[in-house]
Amino acid sequence: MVTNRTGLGVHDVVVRYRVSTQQPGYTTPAKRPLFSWAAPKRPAAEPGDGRTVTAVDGVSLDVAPGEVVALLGASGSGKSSLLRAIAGLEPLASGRITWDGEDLSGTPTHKRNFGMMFQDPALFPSLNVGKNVAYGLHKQPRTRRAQTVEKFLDLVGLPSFAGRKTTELSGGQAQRVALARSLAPAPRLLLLDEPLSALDRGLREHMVGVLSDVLRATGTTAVHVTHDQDEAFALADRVAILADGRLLQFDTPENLWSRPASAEVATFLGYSTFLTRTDADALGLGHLTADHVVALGPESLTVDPAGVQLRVKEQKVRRGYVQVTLLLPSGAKAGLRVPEKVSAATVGVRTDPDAVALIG
Ligand SMILES: Nc1ncnc2c1ncn2[C@@H]1O[C@H](COP(=O)(O)OP(=O)(O)OP(=O)(O)O)[C@@H](O)[C@H]1O
Repeated sequence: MVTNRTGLGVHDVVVRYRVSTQQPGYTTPAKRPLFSWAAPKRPAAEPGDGRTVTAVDGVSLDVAPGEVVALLGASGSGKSSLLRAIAGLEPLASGRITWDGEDLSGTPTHKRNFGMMFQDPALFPSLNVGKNVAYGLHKQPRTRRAQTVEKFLDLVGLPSFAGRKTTELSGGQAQRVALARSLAPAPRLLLLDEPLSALDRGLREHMVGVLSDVLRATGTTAVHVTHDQDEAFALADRVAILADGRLLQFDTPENLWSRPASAEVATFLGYSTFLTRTDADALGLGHLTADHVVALGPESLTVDPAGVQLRVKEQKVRRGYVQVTLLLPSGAKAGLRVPEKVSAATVGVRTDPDAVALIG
């Protein structure tokens, strides 16, 4: 049998909002501070006039069946707007959303068979844990429903919680119940909007593992919105990086890290030093600059007493390491991580060609 399962398609999607100049936060041109002179001029707007914000600007991507894709970007980059457009919660100014090639424009949100999970677990407080998980299973016969609830509570690591009140759960447990509830009806796509961002760091790292295991175990196709790079890289098969509504790059975590498509992507990922030819030559990377811009990341340099000697500019103690700032021959700064503060004025370093980014 020939199957035609292509999963989710996002084709040239544009999402625009009409915003009123009366909204808090909007500053009319006359009131803008002087230093904003370089910003593009907007036409003067009277209170009550409408203007539009383009939140998603011609984004195209695909999510294959069983694939987990992360939408990663800074606040305001358009991640949630794109997710809401996929869900059918935001109208498209242009473009198309498809599932297995079929246009979903005529399919309302509740008929798309997409599950959603948000930062707020939004459990029903009047229902116990089991009934929350059973919420989308009304079409299943009672005995099967109980088995499904048990199976998904098991999967999220809460096997004996069905009878518990939702008000007695910790934040992490509540998110696990929300995950079980959104997966139990077997949605063809799960949309996750920063579901872990309200949890503290330790719990968030743990929950990334839980989420990853559960999505893989159930073969769930998912789109996960986050502004946390570690979370995106740990969870996703491919990551879409957004800025100002535009898709900057859509690739595997490995490719994004080693071959960012632009300096903008490299900077976003934490590459801070873009080598001049002189600096690249000094570090033994000159041959790479013929075809690429070479960028150093946080771990591109390692200590090697026999390597090139660089002057120490400053040192800062971080969680579990010391961040040393070194000066390259051109005077540009480069970072080095060491376990303890260095006492000498210079450090010998070596560069691992596999640990630098090649741009372009
Ligand atoms: N309902 C709305 N009305 C007007 N403008 C909106 C609305 N929702 C979002 N925007 C604007 O659209 C742009 C993208 O917002 P969006 O919430 O999609 O970004 P985001 O990347 O999800 O941000 P965050 O990580 O802060 O949630 C922003 O400029 C935002 O101010």
